[in-house]
Amino acid sequence: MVQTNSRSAAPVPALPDAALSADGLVKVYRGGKRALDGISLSVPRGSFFGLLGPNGAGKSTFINILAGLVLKSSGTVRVWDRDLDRDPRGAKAAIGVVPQELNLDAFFTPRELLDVQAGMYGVPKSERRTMEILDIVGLADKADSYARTLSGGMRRRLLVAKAMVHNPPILVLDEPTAGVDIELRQHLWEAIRGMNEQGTTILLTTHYLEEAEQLCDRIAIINQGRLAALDTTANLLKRIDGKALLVTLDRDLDAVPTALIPFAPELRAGRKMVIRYRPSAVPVGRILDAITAAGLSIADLTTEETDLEDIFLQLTSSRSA
Ligand SMILES: Nc1ncnc2c1ncn2[C@@H]1O[C@H](COP(=O)(O)OP(=O)(O)OP(=O)(O)O)[C@@H](O)[C@H]1O
Repeated sequence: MVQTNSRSAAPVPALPDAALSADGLVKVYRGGKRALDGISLSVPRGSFFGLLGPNGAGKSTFINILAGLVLKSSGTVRVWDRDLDRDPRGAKAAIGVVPQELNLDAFFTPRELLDVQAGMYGVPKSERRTMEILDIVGLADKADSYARTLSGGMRRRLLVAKAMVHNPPILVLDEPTAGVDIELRQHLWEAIRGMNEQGTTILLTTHYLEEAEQLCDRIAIINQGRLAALDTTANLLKRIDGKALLVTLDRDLDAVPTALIPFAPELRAGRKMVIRYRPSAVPVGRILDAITAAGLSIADLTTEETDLEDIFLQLTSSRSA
């Protein structure tokens, strides 16, 4: 699709609505492992998109196909509106991939590494933004230190910088914070959030569900090579109609009182009882009345909302697989 710029009348390519899209994507590895079993999804331009799933779900396979590191078996992939089969170079130019492993040449400095990478992507010297990029990831003061002297978190940020040298509109991060301590994780996220605010589409896989819940505006959950859920983070969190009521009682219980059996409470040490319920079906007042009817007094009471972890477990447990 081409729009016309009214002032210069030069054609300006319209920005795609979807930064990335996959349709019926299948990957069968040699030996027969079906790592992706027909994934169709679309990552809106400008989004902060989380790709979640248990170990072996197919996340890295998906990302590596996008990055041109693994060949798909069938299906189509479009990166920034470029078909991966018809225009692999165009697709590659639109994407920056931060790999899982810290594969940096220890005897280069960050400045040298970015220059080499820019050369590989054919970025002319006049258009290189080496120092600007190092500044974005908070490594400007380390521009001339050898990579081997950098901490794990700094190396991770250097990999992000490396993925940005050709100024791709899409940044893909595979488990970027694995093994990075909390403070450095915060630094990394600040840098990536900043890039997203400037318009870069972010696709990330992470094992930290809390991190995904805080950062991502959309989430896809894959399980055994199939899409188990795809929605905005807010909708996903709304999806499970479930709460837990944590009650501390005034005395110990050996058995669940008859009046409470319909609510299937779980008795815990310390006079605690947990009742899981669906707010749309069971008003909390009915549970409290039943507790009183059982002759019990409540010493303390809290409720817990569902979080992404509950949803993830429900969608990826062996029962639903
Ligand atoms: N090169 C390969 N040859 C054969 N099987 C493979 C290969 N790479 C991955 N697999 C298998 O494909 C499945 C998906 O693996 P993949 O690495 O994509 O999952 P993942 O979701 O990224 O898992 P993790 O979180 O553990 O990295 C797994 O069963 C894995 O063992």
